[in-house]
Amino acid sequence: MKILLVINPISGDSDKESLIHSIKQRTSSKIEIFRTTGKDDIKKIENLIATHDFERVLVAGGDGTIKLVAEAMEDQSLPVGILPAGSANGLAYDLELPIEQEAFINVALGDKKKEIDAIKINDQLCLHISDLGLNAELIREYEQGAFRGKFGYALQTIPTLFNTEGPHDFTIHANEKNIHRRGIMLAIANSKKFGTGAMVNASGKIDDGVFELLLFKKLDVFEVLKTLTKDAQLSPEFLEVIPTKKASIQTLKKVDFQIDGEYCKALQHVEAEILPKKISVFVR
Ligand SMILES: Nc1ncnc2c1ncn2[C@@H]1O[C@H](COP(=O)(O)OP(=O)(O)OP(=O)(O)O)[C@@H](O)[C@H]1O
Repeated sequence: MKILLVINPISGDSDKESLIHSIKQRTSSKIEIFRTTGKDDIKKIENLIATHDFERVLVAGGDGTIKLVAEAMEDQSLPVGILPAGSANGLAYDLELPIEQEAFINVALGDKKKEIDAIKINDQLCLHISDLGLNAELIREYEQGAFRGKFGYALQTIPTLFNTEGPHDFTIHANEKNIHRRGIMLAIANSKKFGTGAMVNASGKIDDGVFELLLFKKLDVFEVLKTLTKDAQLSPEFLEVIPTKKASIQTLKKVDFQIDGEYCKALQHVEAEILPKKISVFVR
């Protein structure tokens, strides 16, 4: 049997060649390596999967790389071994994968699997968290900036906070109700935590057939600091949580939008629907 290893050469700041070397030392399976280029990767991975007999796919990158592999497997699903090698690795964090290289390779090459949900958002897949507003603004600035990795995000945070375009007006249709809300950000969450580790959706489960809409009403430094603690009880004045399987969101003006850390252009309308147990990932 063969393994497909998808590597994003530019993600994070880890040494991918030493990673490849370690993987080869730990398996006797034949490994086909695909290095992403940032252009037509989904189509190329889709073709590779259709023309080979792979037993699993390993992904070395961040959430954006896992997302594009998931999209390439819409017709033919293989179990995914995550090798956290991005700037933030939100999904790996949420699945409590080990952070040490040797340990996460063992998990990715192991047998224990878990089926996780995905969210279909407009015409894309979201495995981790998507949002409209402040965080998407930050990601837009980061992608245009000169520095990648955690330092790049840190560098963009202050100017983004000062120049933010919010608050925004959201009309949400979910659970057979229409509600109007004003906030700095509306997240669509499959996961409990942001890639930074911030716990914003403590009751969310990645395999329960439900996602959460998280409405952040205002910027509150004290509440933001609480998200860094383990069992953060966030004030309803700061965060409103709406669990649902399907939602339609309309904004008054165009709002910056991101899915799994990938900036998508600003828009006014989002349709989201849960896809229960969409992909299978190796866990410890
Ligand atoms: N060779 C490449 N050159 C430029 N961009 C690439 C390349 N390969 C993949 N990409 C882009 O990298 C993005 C995915 O990066 P990913 O989120 O996995 O890593 P990351 O380190 O978390 O990224 P970021 O630094 O943007 O947060 C996708 O937008 C993809 O198109």
